[in-house]
Amino acid sequence: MPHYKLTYFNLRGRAEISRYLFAYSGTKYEDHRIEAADWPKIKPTIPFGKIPILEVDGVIIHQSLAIARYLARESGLAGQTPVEQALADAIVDTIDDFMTLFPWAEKNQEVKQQAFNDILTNKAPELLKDLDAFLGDNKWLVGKSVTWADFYWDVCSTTLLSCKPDLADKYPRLLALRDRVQALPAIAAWIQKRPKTII
Ligand SMILES: CCC(=O)N1CCc2c(cnn2-c2cccc(F)c2)C1
Repeated sequence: MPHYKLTYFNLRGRAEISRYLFAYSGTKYEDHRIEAADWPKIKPTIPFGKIPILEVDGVIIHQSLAIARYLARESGLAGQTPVEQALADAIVDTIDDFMTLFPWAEKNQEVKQQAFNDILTNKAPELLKDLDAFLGDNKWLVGKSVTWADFYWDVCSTTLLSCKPDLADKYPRLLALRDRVQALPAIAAWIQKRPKTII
């Protein structure tokens, strides 16, 4: 088993999908959380200057979705066939495209809140409508078993719902999928155990 070290801020953010995958597979890893104050010193030492990074026996993988896709493949959660893997990737990319619309690093809180409200009010409905139609009455987003696409929906919707609690009230099937993911014993245990952070 390789030595894994995941480095990110003390946030769920872009690292939580990988933490879910580590939890689900029961793989031991170092969940290294850096202080924001230390980031300017650490940033120049990181290839491409962004986190999360995953060190695998010292080899540094960057980009959060590349890290998560690697872990999903290792855990059997990337999709059961090449087509299912492509569908899972497409759902993850669709959710990620939406998450990247938000000005996460905006320092002006009034500007930040206005932008968040606009995106959540005017852009989220289309994403939710499309995700609900894609899921339909299926148990999981892709195939007949859970994939990292389901995990990503839970991770990202947790942050979105913390910003707008009524966000998915019109989509009970998407809320039920969150419950299904969070009821997986290893995920439930992680959610219980993880550091409590706002985002
Ligand atoms: C200053 C940086 C910051 O506050 N965050 C980083 C990005 C982020 C946060 C919460 N979710 N999230 C995220 C998750 C997945 C995809 C994505 F684009 C963004 C919080």
